[in-house]
Amino acid sequence: MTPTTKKAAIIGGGVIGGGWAARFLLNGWDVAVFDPDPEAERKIGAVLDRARASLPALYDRALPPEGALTFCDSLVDALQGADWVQESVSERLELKHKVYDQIAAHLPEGGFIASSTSGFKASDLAANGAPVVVVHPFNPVYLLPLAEITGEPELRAKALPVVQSIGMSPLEMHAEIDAFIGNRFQEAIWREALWMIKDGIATTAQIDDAMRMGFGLRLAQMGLFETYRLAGGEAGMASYMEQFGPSLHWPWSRLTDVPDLDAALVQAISDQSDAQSGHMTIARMETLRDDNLVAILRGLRRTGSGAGGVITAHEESLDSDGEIDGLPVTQRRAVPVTWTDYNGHMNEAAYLELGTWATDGLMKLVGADDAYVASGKSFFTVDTRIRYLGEVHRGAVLTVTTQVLEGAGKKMKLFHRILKEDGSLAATIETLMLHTDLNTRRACLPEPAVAEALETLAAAHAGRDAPGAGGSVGQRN
Ligand SMILES: CC(=O)CC(=O)SCCNC(=O)CCNC(=O)[C@H](O)C(C)(C)COP(=O)(O)OP(=O)(O)OC[C@H]1O[C@@H](n2cnc3c(N)ncnc32)[C@H](O)[C@@H]1OP(=O)(O)O
Ligand SMILES: NC(=O)C1=CN([C@@H]2O[C@H](COP(=O)(O)OP(=O)(O)OC[C@H]3O[C@@H](n4cnc5c(N)ncnc54)[C@H](OP(=O)(O)O)[C@@H]3O)[C@@H](O)[C@H]2O)C=CC1
Repeated sequence: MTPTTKKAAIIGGGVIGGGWAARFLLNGWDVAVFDPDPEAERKIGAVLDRARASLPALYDRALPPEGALTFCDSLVDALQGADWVQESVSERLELKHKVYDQIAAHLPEGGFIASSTSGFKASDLAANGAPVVVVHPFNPVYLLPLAEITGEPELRAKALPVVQSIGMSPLEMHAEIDAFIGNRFQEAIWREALWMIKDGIATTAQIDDAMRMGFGLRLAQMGLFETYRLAGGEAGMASYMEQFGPSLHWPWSRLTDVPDLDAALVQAISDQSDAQSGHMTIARMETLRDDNLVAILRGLRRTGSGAGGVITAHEESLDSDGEIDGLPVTQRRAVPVTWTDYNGHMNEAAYLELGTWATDGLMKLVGADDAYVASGKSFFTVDTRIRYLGEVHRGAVLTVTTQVLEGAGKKMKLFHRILKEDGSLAATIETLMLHTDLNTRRACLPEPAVAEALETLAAAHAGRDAPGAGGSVGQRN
């Protein structure tokens, strides 16, 4: 463990504790787990595999090197040297109190416990005097950024930056309510769904379709109020409320009523659920869920909407990339499943995409950054040759170094080397760019600062070997 590596103690390693463990580990923290369940190690291993296959794929930059995972035989061992304690034991108040009593005796000065509880108030959790703050995540913890934080203000203030540093979006709540905000909504929806089945109105499959084919797609990007604002048209929110306000008094929903979960209702729901999804294993559904979440979240990244903005902000906080063999590292990232194809490896188009990100990295390095582009100057690609040298598979971390072969006048010729984790070459990309005026759309000279930075790099890289550069298609070396 390096001196700067932080350590999280995960107390309770089930669905949620496993998700926390994965999120901390993949963000470079060491993690110690305590869970008396003899199956905990196997279960967390499965969660971690899923997290490794999905979380890095959200980012266009590699996450920090994974931390070390240990399983402890005692709670005290797990707490040793911990900078963060996340309690995720089963949702029983007396169990949580018992666990807090044990933890509190071993907390350092100023230390506290973060609880994953789905519904208990922080003040109820802290009733015996242990310093507890609610940090309520959503499953899968390693992909969904929301963490609802409630409790004493000074504990909330301590928890917030840590949660943010592992790529989550803390939602600080000042009011104390059971089940916080997210679960209050989920329960409202759940009640309506139960009534619709009990009343024979809809099946489990119809209810799921009503969400995923319709309003569910809107909620992930704009939430409720922005969505309704648009529903009001140009007249906006007030108009929406005027138009749909009266329906609140019509019997559209049965929200105040709770159906009795008698044996017949439970049987009807589980039969329908089996008919709907019984052909898939839980593990298969979890993989599907994660792949879909990655695709949706990556879509949201493009506009910065909803959870997409959290990912870009976290990515910007990750370490810059440094140098390899005297060449700047212009990209380092994991290969997402969407980059692979029917041959089971990274598709040719993805190499070009990686190359364009590396070119962007080089442009930033010489000062041709977002502000420069906004000022009306940029580089356009006019020619590219890619040599595919070694197969790459999902999850591999690729590093791109960039050599400036030419950097004078309007022209910038780059040679990207795409390296695998063992240092071998996966591909090279040689690309010619012309500096362009974005108003006239014609080639022109760069601004002096950019020209100078480019010439300096070109001079520093001059005389180095660049195997395969300058060749034609089909020429091996
Ligand atoms: C970072 C990114 O933005 C990456 C991208 O995705 S870019 C998108 C894909 N690329 C494009 O759309 C570019 C399409 N091309 C163009 O728009 C135009 O070629 C351009 C605006 C870049 C330049 O047009 P122009 O102003 O008429 O330049 P032009 O006078 O023809 O050429 C300037 C110089 O480059 C050279 N050049 C132009 N195209 C070239 C090519 N394909 N190969 C080699 N040299 C070339 C010319 O010979 C000329 O050289 P000299 O100054 O030594 O005589
Ligand atoms: N599931 C979900 O979607 C969400 C759950 N939560 C909350 O997270 C918490 C955990 O839930 P979840 O992960 O689903 O539950 P799980 O049942 O999957 O995991 C709880 C784990 O805690 C273990 N455990 C029990 N007693 C102790 C103890 N004294 N010390 C250490 N570990 C212990 C259990 O072991 P054993 O099985 O042997 O008893 C089990 O492995 C709950 O508070 C829940 O409300 C929050 C957000 C979402």
